[in-house]
Amino acid sequence: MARKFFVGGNWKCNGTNEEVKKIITTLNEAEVPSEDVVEVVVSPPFVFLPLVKSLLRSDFNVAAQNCWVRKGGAFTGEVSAEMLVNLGIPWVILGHSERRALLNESNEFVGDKVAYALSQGLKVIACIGETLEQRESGSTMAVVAAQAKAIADKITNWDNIVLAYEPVWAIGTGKVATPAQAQEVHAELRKWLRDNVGADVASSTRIIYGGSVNGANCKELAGEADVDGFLVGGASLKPEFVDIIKSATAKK
Ligand SMILES: O=C(CO)COP(=O)(O)O
Repeated sequence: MARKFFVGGNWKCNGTNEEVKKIITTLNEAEVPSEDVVEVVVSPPFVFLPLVKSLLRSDFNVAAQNCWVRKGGAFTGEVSAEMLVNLGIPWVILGHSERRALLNESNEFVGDKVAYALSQGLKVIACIGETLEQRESGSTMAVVAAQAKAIADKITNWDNIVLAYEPVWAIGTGKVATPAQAQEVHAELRKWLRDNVGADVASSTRIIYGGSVNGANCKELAGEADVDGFLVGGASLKPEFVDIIKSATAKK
């Protein structure tokens, strides 16, 4: 089954009203491959979601960067999946390594979040990835498999999931994984899905790469068989995000 190329822009905790409008203008004016070729999702901080949704071209979508693990209520400072649905926000990023590391989100907690968000009708970009220490000790696959398993244990339907492989050592460091490094883990993850979830899910689930992707390195990465797109941080705030979207056509 053909997997449509997916490019996500994770703006993280960045942006002012003015900057957001500027980025949207750049995106709206860009000539990019059609929706049949590439799915584009931008993820501003919560407070800018309604503004971005209202201004953004209709062939691109928006994602939140997080949501609460269960139904909303007395959880000060949180934003619930129901609220995102109510605002017409179709996607949410969950399990980003910054939240895992800085806010102590465990594999199980991320699995619960993914399951709840899906149950409410959201589509999920679920992030996994190893630290440098884990890579150097040879445990990359064990780490990402455990992260994937914590999600797989809680869900039955993978239709609305995009798996983002984001090695922590490549995030915000300028040290991008080589195409071979990315392909190796993506292929292993697809095999893990085949062995532990099912052949159909393995062949249809998009596995995207994140970590220092930019306008210069995206094409080569996109050429790898199991790299189905990108989750872009820093470069998603810049005009080169358009070049990254265009790398969809570099797919073999
Ligand atoms: O964390 C990332 C996307 O979610 C990647 O960030 P950078 O592209 O800034 O390395």
